[in-house]
Amino acid sequence: MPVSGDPAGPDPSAATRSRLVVLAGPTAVGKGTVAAQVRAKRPDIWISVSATTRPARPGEVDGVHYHFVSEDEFDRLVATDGLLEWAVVHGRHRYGTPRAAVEDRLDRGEKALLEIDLQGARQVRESMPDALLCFLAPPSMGELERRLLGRGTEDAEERARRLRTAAQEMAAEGEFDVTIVNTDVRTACRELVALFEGGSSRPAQTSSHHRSSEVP
Ligand SMILES: Nc1ncnc2c1ncn2[C@@H]1O[C@H](COP(=O)(O)OP(=O)(O)OP(=O)(O)O)[C@@H](O)[C@H]1O
Ligand SMILES: Nc1nc2c(ncn2[C@@H]2O[C@H](COP(=O)(O)O)[C@@H](O)[C@H]2O)c(=O)[nH]1
Repeated sequence: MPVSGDPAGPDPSAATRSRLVVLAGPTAVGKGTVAAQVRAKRPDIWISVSATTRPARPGEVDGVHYHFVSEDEFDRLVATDGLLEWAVVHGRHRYGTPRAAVEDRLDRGEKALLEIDLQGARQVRESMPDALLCFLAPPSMGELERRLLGRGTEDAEERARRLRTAAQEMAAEGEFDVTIVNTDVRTACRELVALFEGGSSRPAQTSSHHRSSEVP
């Protein structure tokens, strides 16, 4: 499974390492939908492909949506420090961000986005304190439940499990630098893209906490 960085090496013309943007938020808030919109609208923004031990859903393509790996392969990635962060999500499967690909993109000064869970975002905060953490929030908990049900990819037991995790995740919003409320996908996408426009050098600090209407 090719989860390493680009063998071409860093682009010497890229003067500064860029700042990683991390998108996290509760289940079914629309992280994947917003990330897909970013992918469609802004091919210059690279989105990490995670490794996971979860089986592929119908329509998911290995290497595109995820690197679908065995438990042994995931163990190997962890043991070789090949993951920037990883977590057991919703108490079931393991998910992690291949480290080398992210480091390559940042070294080249490229725009790089991770779409991960809260545990992973906290690990990135520890290992890359200058990363910009963005919390994607639902307009309401009722709407979150409707989206989870409407997606139709989880059975009742799994939906209940995910909603329990979601309640904990919602309580962590204050740990993030920025909140974007995903009422409308196009608006959320625009607000997320705007986070990359603040320059590519390492900022001194971003600790302010915005709701979506205040996002720069
Ligand atoms: N702004 C929106 N308005 C209405 N529906 C939305 C919006 N954003 C996403 N959705 C819908 O909500 C459902 C969940 O979205 P999505 O799968 O992108 O969530 P997610 O945060 O990636 O979930 P998970 O963390 O469980 O993988 C999908 O059916 C999607 O079409
Ligand atoms: N900590 C990480 N979390 C990740 C990563 N890739 C995805 N995720 C999160 O997992 C859940 C469930 O995803 P699903 O595809 O099974 O619905 C979701 O919240 C993702 O954000 C990762 O590399 N690290």
